[in-house]
Amino acid sequence: MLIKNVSILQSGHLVLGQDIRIKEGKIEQIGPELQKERGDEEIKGKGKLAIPGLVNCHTHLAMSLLRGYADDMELMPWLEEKIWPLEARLTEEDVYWGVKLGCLELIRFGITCYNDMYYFPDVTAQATKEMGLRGFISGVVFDMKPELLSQVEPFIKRWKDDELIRPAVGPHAAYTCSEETLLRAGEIADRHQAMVHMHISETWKEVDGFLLSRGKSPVEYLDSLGLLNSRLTAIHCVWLSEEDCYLLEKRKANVVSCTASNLKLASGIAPLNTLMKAGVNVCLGTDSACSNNNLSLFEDMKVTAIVQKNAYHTPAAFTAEQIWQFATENAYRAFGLNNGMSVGANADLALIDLKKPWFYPQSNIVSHLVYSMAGGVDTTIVNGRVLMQNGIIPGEEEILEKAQQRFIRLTSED
Ligand SMILES: C[C@H]1O[C@@H](n2cnc3c(O)ncnc32)[C@H](O)[C@@H]1O
Ligand SMILES: [Zn+2]
Repeated sequence: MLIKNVSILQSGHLVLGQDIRIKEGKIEQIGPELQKERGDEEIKGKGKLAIPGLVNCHTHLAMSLLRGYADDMELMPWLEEKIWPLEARLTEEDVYWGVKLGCLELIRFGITCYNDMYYFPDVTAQATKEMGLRGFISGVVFDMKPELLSQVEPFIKRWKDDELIRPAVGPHAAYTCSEETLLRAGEIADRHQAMVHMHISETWKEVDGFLLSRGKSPVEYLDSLGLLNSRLTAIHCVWLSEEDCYLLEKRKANVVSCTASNLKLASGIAPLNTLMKAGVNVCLGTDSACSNNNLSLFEDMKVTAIVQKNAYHTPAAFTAEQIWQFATENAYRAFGLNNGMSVGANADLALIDLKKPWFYPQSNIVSHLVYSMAGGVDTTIVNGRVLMQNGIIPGEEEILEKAQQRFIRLTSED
C-alpha cells in the first residue's frame, strides 16, 4: 500500500508531500516521491494529515448500546439502580452488536487500539477482530458474579497468541472485589504477564470508605496486595493523595484519566498536575458511551486540557503537545505498542482531511488537533488494513440497524 502526497507531523510541525509505504502491517518507508511498486494499492493523501493511531485506554465498548439510557446521575446510583439491573439481561448477541457499534465510532475517531473491560470477553474479542481493530480485552471480574473469575485464565489461553487481540485481566474495583478475588486476579495476570485493568479511586466515597474501614487509600491497599506495577492501567484516579501519586510512579503504574466521564458523573477532577510532577505515565480514556456519551478522544483531549488548566489556575499548563502525548506516545508506552509515524512501526494510522475551516489557518496543527478538531477522521488503517476510506466503513448500515434492535429488546422489559 502506498499513501501518496500526505502531510505528517514532525516535531509538531507539518511536513507536506510525504509518501508512506506500508507492507505486511508495518510502515516500511516514509519520504517524498516514493516509487509505486507492482501491486501497490494507492491511497490519495493530498490535503490530508496522517496521524499515528490514537489509543482509547478505557472503555466498556458494548455499553454503546446504552448511550443515553441513564444520564444525569452520580456513579453508584447510576450503577446500582440503572446499569447493573439492565446488564443482568445482557446476552452475548447484545455485546457482539454493541461492540461493533462502538468499533464504528472508534474507527471514525481515528482510534486504532482500545482497552476494554466488560462481560463476554470472547464475544468482544471476536467482534473487535472482525472490525479489524487492536484491542486489550478483559472480562470484568467482581464478587457480584463470582463465576467470572474462573473464566479469566481460559480466556487468556484462548487469545494470548492473537495478532490484534491482547487478553487482559479486569478486576472491576477494590470496592467490588474481595481481597481474595484481587489476589487471585493478580496471580493470573502475573502468570501470563497480562495487563491489569481496574477502576481506582474514582469517587470520594470510595476513598473515604477505604480510609475509614482499612485506614489506607485504595492505592495503598492495592499496593499491599502487590497489584501496582507497570502492567496496571489504573482508571480514573480522581481522589489521590500526593503519597498515592508518588507510589503509583514508584511502581510504574499507568494512570488513565477519563475527564468527560468523571465530570458527567460529578466524580471530580483527577490531580493530573501532581501525577505528572511525580512522573506518572498519564493516558486518556473515554470510559463508556453511557457515561461520556461518545468515544471521541479528540473531545476528551480538549476537555482534559481546559479543565486541568482551570483546576490549576494555569493556562500555560497542559499544553496541546502534552495532551497529544497522552493519547499517543504515553498510551503506546503503557501497552508496549510499536506505534508511531516511523519506519518499522505498526501501520496503525488515520488520515484527517485538513480542508476544513477548523484547520485554518494551517499553522499550529497540534493546537488545532487538540483545541479545534471537529467531526471525525477520513481514513483509518490498522495493521495495514483499511477499515475506513473517505469516510466509508463497509457494513456500517447493518451494524447500526442491529444495534438499534438489540437496544429495543434490551430495554423492552423496562
Ligand atoms: C464493567 C462493569 O463496570 C461498569 N462501569 C461502567 N462505567 C463505570 C465506571 O465509571 N466506574 C465503575 N464501573 C463502571 C459497567 O457497567 C460494568 O458493570
Ligand atoms: Zn469504566
